[in-house]
Amino acid sequence: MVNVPISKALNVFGRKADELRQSYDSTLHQINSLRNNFPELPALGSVTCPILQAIQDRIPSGIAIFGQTYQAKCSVVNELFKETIVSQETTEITEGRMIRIKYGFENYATVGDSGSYVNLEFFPNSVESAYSEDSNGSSKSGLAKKELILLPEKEGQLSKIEESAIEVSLNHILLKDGSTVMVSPSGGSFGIDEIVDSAMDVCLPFVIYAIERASFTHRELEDLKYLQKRLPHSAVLFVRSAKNEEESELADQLENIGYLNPKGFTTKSWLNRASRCQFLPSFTDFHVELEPNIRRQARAYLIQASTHLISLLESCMSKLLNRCMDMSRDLTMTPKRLNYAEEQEQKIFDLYRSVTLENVNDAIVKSIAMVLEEVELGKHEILLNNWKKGARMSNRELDERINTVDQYVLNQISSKSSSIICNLENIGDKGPLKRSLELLESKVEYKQSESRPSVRLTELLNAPNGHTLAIDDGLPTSAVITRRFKRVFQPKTHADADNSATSWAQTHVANLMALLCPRKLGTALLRQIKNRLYEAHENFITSMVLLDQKHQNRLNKVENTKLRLRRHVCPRLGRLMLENSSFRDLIMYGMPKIGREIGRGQYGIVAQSDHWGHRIGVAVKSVIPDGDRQWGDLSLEFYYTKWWLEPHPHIVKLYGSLIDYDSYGPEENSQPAVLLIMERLRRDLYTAIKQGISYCDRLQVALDVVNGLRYLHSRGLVHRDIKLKNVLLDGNNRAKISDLGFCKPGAMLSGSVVGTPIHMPPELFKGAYDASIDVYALGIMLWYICSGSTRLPQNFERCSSKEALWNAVRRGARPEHLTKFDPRMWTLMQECWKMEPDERLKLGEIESELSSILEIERKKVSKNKSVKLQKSVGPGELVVSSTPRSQNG
Ligand SMILES: Nc1ncnc2c1ncn2[C@@H]1O[C@H](COP(=O)(O)OP(=O)(O)OP(=O)(O)O)[C@@H](O)[C@H]1O
Repeated sequence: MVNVPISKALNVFGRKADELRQSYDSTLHQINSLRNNFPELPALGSVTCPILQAIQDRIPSGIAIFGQTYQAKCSVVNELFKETIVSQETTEITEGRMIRIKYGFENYATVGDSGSYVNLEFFPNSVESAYSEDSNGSSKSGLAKKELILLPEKEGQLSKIEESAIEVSLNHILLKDGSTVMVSPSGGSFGIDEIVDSAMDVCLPFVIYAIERASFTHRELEDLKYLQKRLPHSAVLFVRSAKNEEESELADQLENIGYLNPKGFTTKSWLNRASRCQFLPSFTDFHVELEPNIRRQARAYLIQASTHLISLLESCMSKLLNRCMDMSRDLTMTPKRLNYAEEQEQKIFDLYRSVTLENVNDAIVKSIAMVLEEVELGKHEILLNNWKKGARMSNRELDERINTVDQYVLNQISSKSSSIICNLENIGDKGPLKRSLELLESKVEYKQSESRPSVRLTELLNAPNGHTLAIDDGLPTSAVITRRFKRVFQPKTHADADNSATSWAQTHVANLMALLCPRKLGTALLRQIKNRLYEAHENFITSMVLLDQKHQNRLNKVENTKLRLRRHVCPRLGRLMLENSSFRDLIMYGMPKIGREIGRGQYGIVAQSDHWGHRIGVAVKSVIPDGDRQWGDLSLEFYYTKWWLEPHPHIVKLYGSLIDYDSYGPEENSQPAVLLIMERLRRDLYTAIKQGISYCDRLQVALDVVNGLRYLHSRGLVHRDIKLKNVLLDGNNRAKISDLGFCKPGAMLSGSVVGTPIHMPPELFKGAYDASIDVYALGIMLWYICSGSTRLPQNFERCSSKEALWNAVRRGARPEHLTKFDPRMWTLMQECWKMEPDERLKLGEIESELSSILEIERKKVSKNKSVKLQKSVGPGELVVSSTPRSQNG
């Protein structure tokens, strides 16, 4: 039987690669369908793993033969097929063609550029004969020397690898599954990069390197370095094709270029696990060693490709989860921002509205005095056109000048009064309101004709400013009549004697000011201010209604997208992640040997295993998900624990996962089991309390749990099932939170009622809750920790059913006070299980209170110990050693 194991190894790789390709296709399909709505997802072209690419392009695996000489490579081919496929007279060939051997029904070869066709007359181990022991048909001749030699290049024309290659069709078992065998060309002008490119076009190569000489040339070493760079996870099988005793230099040279590390090989046959390289001193063990070698290389390829796929999925998942959290923030913050904007605007409006006539009068009186003083001091330059000293003015010109000065003065009074009024009403910093409005507006689209609240707000803020007062607004009726009379009956021309423009204006301003009536001016100004104020306020309200509507529509879409993410997208990607991760873990570490059962929960059985991969003593939780929903939940539990969270000292570590398809039962709807491999702890807190654990240790456990919870919450997750059995203790009674089965990002909480009855807070039944449900559950756990017993609180025990318990809890029933409780701990637990979630303590506060209580307890314990020791030893006696014993509470 020839080459069947090698063929099998290639076949297994092919099947695994198919699995991976399907996963990759599903992943790409998912991402493609999501990219429109989630442009932050990685662009599909960003997958840069050549192995994954080759697998996706359905490029079959193959064997690529490189080597020092053409003859050495040809010997490997013949040895591989156990037939003389290439003639033995290749010794002097320095310029040899690339040979590509593929499966075909007939045995023949075509030579690209020479166009020759060679009928191979031998009968190698054809598919049919491969399985029969008497398949010893021998070749009559192989490819002859003349066919193998590269034609000399035509002047100025470089020959192409493919064009000069020999394509061989062989009816051989080794090639049956589409595999290819490729022999690299020798000599010619081909670079190693070109050769590898061309090999990878037809196959994902497992590399064999044929050695003939006792050392590598510089060029050969460079080529080997390139191979290592191009196929970093590939392994190379070095085989010596001719007998040669000196070999130490080869090993040293390979070690120098990083192919081998100094340990792990003998001079006869070195196998180096670190770099997955092997050296065979002759063809004796070639067939025996080739098969495991191919398996090793195949494993490396699959690990590399699946790692890429996992990291692609991981990046999608984390982006989508972050998006989900952003959406959640958006959904809660936007209505708050809209309210805030409305309230703040109303405040400003109310403040301006409360301006009274008295306020305005005061402002006007002050402004008149200021203007008068400034004019007298010459601070104002009133521009009077064509003023010539001593020149004659027409009456029209005089009227124009009077009007100019009047209007100028009134404008000054108006603007000064406005700023006095604005200062009068302290409306505070308008920055946050403006920014909030701008943020709200930036999230929706506006047509040009639609009005924005931020613009309306500016109008409102400017309501007291920029009003125009007319002269009739400020003069008493008698003064108006006198002025008109004077103008009508004055002589038609007017000589402006000796006055300069400024002194004329000053005199005129003084006369005008004497006549102005502040109250009348104030009434006119206040009317204008209020008119504009009401108008701006109305406009603001209308623009807010529009903004509100726009956000309502937007938030509806956000809610739908979030729902889609929570219900479909994340569970689906999570499942792909779980499957791929399990695929890789299986290749890397295999199935664990399941030992004794150590625990059983509602969903899974936990058993111990002595080791898995390089980890000693692990716990294996096996769950058979029932339906898509449970698959989704389990996948997300896996994702949060393994990928979303960093390793934390107070959260149980998840090492990996496996999907056990063999657990399929005979029933039609049976499902595979998912195995979650975790660090193994000694016992859970329930058992520890039953077995007896000191009060100090129990307080330390509580502190550890708070610490773990703080981390979970800081990563946006809510545990939802904090209870004694989900807290695991190590050999030193330090605690870790386990079972993240109900754990969810706060942003994805749907309001479903989950958890363990006595730890469920009242708001859980309303369907709207947040991370503070963990604080409530912690409060109940603190009760057990302080009671030092696993007995139900009497107040709960009285309830005849789950429903009765929940009704009691909703009415305010909580665990009873026990006399042994430290008053501070009793207060602490009460603060945790308060009815109103907002009133419950924050984890940071709980942590500092617990630390302080624990410190005091520790001091008490050490004081008691030293008193006991002194009593037992007696004064003056020497204490040699004391073994601390655990104090059972
Ligand atoms: N890593 C571990 N090391 C040691 N024991 C463990 C480990 N994980 C779980 N156990 C034990 O197995 C029990 C059940 O495990 P777990 O709570 O994870 O299962 P479950 O089906 O999710 O339970 P639940 O009913 O709480 O949902 C635990 O109470 C604990 O005693």
